[in-house]
Amino acid sequence: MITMTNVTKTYKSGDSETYALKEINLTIGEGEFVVILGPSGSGKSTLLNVISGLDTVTSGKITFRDEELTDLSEDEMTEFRRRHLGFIFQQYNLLQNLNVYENIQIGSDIGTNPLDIDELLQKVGLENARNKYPNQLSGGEQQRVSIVRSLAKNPDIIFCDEPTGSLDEQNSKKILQMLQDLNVAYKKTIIVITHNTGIAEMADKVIKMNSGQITEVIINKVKKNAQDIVWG
Ligand SMILES: Nc1ncnc2c1ncn2[C@@H]1O[C@H](COP(=O)(O)OP(=O)(O)OP(=O)(O)O)[C@@H](O)[C@H]1O
Repeated sequence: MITMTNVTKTYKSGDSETYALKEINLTIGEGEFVVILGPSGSGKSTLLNVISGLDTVTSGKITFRDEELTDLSEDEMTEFRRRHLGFIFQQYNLLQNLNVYENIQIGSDIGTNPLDIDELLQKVGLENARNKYPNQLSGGEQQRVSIVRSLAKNPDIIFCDEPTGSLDEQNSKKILQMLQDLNVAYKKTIIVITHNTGIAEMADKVIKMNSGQITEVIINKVKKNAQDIVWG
């Protein structure tokens, strides 16, 4: 689904040059649950940013299905993001003056083939929160709403950058369970960036990064259920 070929991204400041990504070669398959692990500064966010076109590559090629993303103009890339990608961040970014349904509607409105919001709310056990405002919900519930918001427009890939970074173990596992269920039920490709090695046990594929390079790719023959992973 996504192929990266010799992708390098450098940042220049004065005379020095930082390699945020160095000669990355990677494939991500349709419907895969992928976890990207690595210490701070290893290039995880840069990887997400270049795949989603939020940042350009210095050299190399990225393709999505048969389309070469690194050839697209900025406008075409915005359209690509709108049609194909969903994002979930550590911060929930919900609009405080809109209720749960309305927040999710913002997500579904930008999709060309959106999913039914009430059906999604039911699926994730949030049907009773439909008319509540974000400040009436716990952090875990707000993150579940933000996941539904990103899913509602029916993207092919959901990028999650430290989705459980603000939550305790119990709530984190609920969020991860939800991502795992969506991966199975809707066959969405899910890419999770994290520092948490436990989350890697849930993945089909684990990509370890260090200093802008992929140091190891692990294919899990057996995946753990979110509730059973070792936290930490
Ligand atoms: N806009 C930028 N300008 C200059 N250097 C940058 C920029 N963005 C990232 N870098 C550098 O590129 C390298 C990779 O950064 P990146 O943010 O991708 O790491 P990360 O693994 O996501 O880290 P974290 O887990 O802390 O978010 C780092 O050395 C960082 O300082």
